[in-house]
Amino acid sequence: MKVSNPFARELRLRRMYRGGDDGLFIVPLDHSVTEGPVTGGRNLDRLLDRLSGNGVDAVVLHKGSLRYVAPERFTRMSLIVHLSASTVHAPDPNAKYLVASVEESLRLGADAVSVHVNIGSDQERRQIADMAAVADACDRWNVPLLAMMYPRGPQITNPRKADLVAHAVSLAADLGADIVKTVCAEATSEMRDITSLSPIPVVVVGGPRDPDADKVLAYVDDALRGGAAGVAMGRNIFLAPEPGAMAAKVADLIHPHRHAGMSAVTSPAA
Ligand SMILES: O=C(CO)COP(=O)(O)O
Ligand SMILES: N[C@@H](CC=O)C(=O)O
Repeated sequence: MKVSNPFARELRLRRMYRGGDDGLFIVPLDHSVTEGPVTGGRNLDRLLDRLSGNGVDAVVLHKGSLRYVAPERFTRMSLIVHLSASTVHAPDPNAKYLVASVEESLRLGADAVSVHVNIGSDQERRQIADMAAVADACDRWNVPLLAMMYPRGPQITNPRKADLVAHAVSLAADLGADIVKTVCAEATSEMRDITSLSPIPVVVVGGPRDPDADKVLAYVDDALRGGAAGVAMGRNIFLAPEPGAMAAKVADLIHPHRHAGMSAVTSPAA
């Protein structure tokens, strides 16, 4: 059942679905806080320019990155400001904490915000409480919330177990997220069960870089067959030799009719 959002929240959500369908292609670039510089030495603004012209619906950035990119990159893409952080050098890298607020993100031009929760981590309690507080602020300011939910922690041996993925999805919905991003369950049939029960769209992560583009595309196709609304794919896009070309291939899977309108407009017979 679709919730009835206030006008402003619905407007921001609908702007994100730029493909004219229910698909969502997000390229997260928040890795630079977690792991350090990750765009392979490429200029961030130039990378965004390539992404926006190749079917990407939204990108995830940290607040400071916005000082180094041109506003025109977001005339064809939505901006999701990421509120959570930790680094791989921390005693507990799974201990995410907030480094930005909803109000701050709105002031910076955000169309939506995202929060990261590691379910099963030692600091799970704080992360879930932080997400609940952000969800409250999103309600007050009519800002869509993307929940990044990862089963990660000392007891988590297989994060792709269906029950863990299902729990990550239901937790995000229960706390008021509009969209949830999580790992893909091991079996397509399991993923289909999870997505069919979810009241909110589920997008899946891209995961570690795979140099075999065909395998990446097969993963996306499998996730879509499992009912995922799309992907939030970072490393397999921005570390590709040609990020724009790779984005276009993924966008063609998520938005299979994305060229239809263009041919209708551009073909001389039209
Ligand atoms: O959403 C994500 C990072 O925030 C997923 O990134 P990857 O596709 O690199 O796993
Ligand atoms: N947000 C995720 C992936 C990007 O870095 C994390 O922090 O693990």
